[in-house]
Amino acid sequence: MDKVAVLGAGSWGTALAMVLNENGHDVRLWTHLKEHAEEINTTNKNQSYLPEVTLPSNLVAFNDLKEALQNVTSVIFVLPTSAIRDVCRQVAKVLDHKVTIIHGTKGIEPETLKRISEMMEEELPKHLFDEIVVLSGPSHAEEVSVKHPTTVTASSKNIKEAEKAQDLFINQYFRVYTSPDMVGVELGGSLKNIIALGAGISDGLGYGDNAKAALMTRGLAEIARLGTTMGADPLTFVGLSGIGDLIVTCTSVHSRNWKAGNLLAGGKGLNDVLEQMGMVVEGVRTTEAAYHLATTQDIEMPITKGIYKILFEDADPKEIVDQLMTRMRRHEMEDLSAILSDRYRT
Ligand SMILES: NC(=O)C1=CN([C@@H]2O[C@H](COP(=O)(O)OP(=O)(O)OC[C@H]3O[C@@H](n4cnc5c(N)ncnc54)[C@H](O)[C@@H]3O)[C@@H](O)[C@H]2O)C=CC1
Ligand SMILES: O=C(CO)COP(=O)(O)O
Repeated sequence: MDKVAVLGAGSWGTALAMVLNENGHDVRLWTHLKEHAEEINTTNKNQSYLPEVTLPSNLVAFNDLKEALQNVTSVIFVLPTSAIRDVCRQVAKVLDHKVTIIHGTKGIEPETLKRISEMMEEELPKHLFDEIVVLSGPSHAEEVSVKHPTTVTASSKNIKEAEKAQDLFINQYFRVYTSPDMVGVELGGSLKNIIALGAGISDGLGYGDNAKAALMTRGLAEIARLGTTMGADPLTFVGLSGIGDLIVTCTSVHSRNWKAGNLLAGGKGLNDVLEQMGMVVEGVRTTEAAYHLATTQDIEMPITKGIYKILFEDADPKEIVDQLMTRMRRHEMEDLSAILSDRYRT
């Protein structure tokens, strides 16, 4: 049995804490809000983020970070991208021993265009960890928390660290694979959120399954083009953290990104949509980051650029779809095989 801290008591942090609790670990679920910790400890409920679920009574929430981190062997960061740097700085001040560091966050920082593990490496002193692990894959919190079969991938520059994460989390309903392709696993999980916003928009416009399949397939080609340019193995994008997560996020009723896209297509403004959601919609900031990466690195990403225009330039979603459909004619195989060639490799 390990002593483990989960930082972030939103829907995903809570669901992962439940998996660890099920596996017999001593889990400390940290939230930056005092009243949130009190709610969890007194009611065994996380009403704002996972209202349907009753939490195990031995799953304890903490508001004091130093206390939560005392004697833990692993720390799992499950926060919005926008909170990662701040919480890493707080951890750096109070953590006094080496641990396994794992994160479950899916995003790219728009200001720096960095992945989550790169941000964490900048903020956490090197003596506190070996190599960071990312846990990513098709895994909605609402389903994991009721023990529906789920598969994810753990990846790290040091495969031994990824295997430690696999050992911590794996059980009969939560199957964990490992991969050495940290760049691909982080990017697949982040970039699929852009396409899920698009899927929500497409469904909101009343388009059908053909349109959504097209978005997902051509979206995956964009993800693989950008990912390969950034150093990922193109094969990762046909794995769990690539196409697996793309499928679940574009088609599930649980997806926050799909829901946000759907509301946007209904004519709501971005700020109103985000306020109504009440949970993080990572695809919005990731679209900003991917748009800048595609522009500066001259990578063809027409769907991402279209979604950027809808989100930030008030473009009419239907006009964007018309533009995508009337682009220059292409040879599909030529386009796809370019991803596997040297063209996009750095
Ligand atoms: N919800 C899901 O099913 C899944 C989510 N993820 C990823 O996990 C990450 C977290 O997502 P969710 O749990 O869904 O988010 P959420 O919106 O449900 O919860 C976010 C949590 O972070 C806390 N928080 C926000 N700002 C903070 C700050 N500055 N300092 C400390 N805590 C702060 C909030 O109070 C809340 O407890 C995201 O990157 C998301 O893409 C990944 C897989 C599944
Ligand atoms: O990453 C997820 C599922 O794997 C969660 O996606 P949403 O943030 O769109 O709900």
